[in-house]
Amino acid sequence: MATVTKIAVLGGGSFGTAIANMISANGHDVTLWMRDRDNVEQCARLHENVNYMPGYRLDDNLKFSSDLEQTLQSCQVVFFSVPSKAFRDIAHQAKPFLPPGTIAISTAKGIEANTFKLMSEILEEELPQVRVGVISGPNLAKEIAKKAITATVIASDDSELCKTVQCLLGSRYFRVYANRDRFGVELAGALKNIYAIAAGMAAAMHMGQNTISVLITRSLAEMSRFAAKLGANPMTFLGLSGVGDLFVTCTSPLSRNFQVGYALGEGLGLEAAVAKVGQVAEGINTTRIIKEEAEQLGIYMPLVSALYETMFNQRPVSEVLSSLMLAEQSTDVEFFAE
Ligand SMILES: NC(=O)C1=CN([C@@H]2O[C@H](COP(=O)(O)OP(=O)(O)OC[C@H]3O[C@@H](n4cnc5c(N)ncnc54)[C@H](O)[C@@H]3O)[C@@H](O)[C@H]2O)C=CC1
Ligand SMILES: O=C(CO)COP(=O)(O)O
Repeated sequence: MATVTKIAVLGGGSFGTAIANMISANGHDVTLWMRDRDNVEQCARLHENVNYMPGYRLDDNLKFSSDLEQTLQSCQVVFFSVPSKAFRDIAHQAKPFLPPGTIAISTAKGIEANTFKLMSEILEEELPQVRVGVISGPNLAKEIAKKAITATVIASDDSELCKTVQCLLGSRYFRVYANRDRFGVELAGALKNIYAIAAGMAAAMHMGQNTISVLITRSLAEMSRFAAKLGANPMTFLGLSGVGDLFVTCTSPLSRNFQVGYALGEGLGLEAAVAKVGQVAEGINTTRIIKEEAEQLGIYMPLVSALYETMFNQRPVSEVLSSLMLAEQSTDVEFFAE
């Protein structure tokens, strides 16, 4: 394992706070960087991130900063925990301060609009000097804060990087599995957010467990089909970062994507639903991006199309559901093809 004496976590939202705190509690020197100076001052004074993780007592040794250069100075490992919209900009800003060989890990579950790049691909483009990995899995930040037994996946073909991240994050309640299918792990993390919005809508409309079950199962088939066509290992989708994360995000009211879907299901418009949740819900943009990509590539994604119609074209849910249920069915039994 690489010798690690200093770590940075960029992004002071729910997940960045949880990651930084776990690493600090494991005895490492960690700085949590956030852009807002007032937040830094408040976190340092209260040892609590009141805006994103109220009630979560942060480790006494965790440091906070809004100075990117100072935060990154002499760091061997950097976690990028900002939403996908801000990701390239932050990676670009970090570039001058990261020497060759620095380990850079993305925790963001989104896709860049217009380029269809995953966050690790953005890291490779913006920071060609670093070693890249991705963390993804069923990791609700608020449950991590409660020390609920949790597992995640570190995805990279760099075994030493995986070992380093396992050592930094692993604990009695947090286990880190390694996977070489970085593309599949990362794509799964972005895709499942789409279906969590649909699951939130179904929950708000009291649709019952048969419906939730069919939604989760067909979502898994749809996302695996899409990812396999793009080169991911379909087996990845049977693991923590696939069905594991899909399940948690489609069933937990703690998920912000689920919450946006729930608000939509209660009858709010998209803008009002997003405002009500007040934190990032990556699935909204991802729905738009995947719909476009699937159409270009000719990949059958009926659930994505249905959600797109209700979210962006205000098509009534009842109409969309009828078209889904009454669509012509194939009698061929093919992998992922039902
Ligand atoms: N919260 C969770 O349970 C998990 C979230 N994730 C992923 O981690 C990423 C971050 O999510 P959260 O921390 O939950 O989001 P959040 O909404 O809780 O916080 C986002 C943070 O990013 C900061 N930010 C936004 N734009 C910025 C910019 N331009 N420059 C600097 N900082 C900026 C915000 O100020 C805020 O501190 C997302 O892609 C999400 O999908 C992954 C696993 C679990
Ligand atoms: O990715 C997550 C859990 O693994 C968090 O989901 P949300 O972004 O929907 O809150």
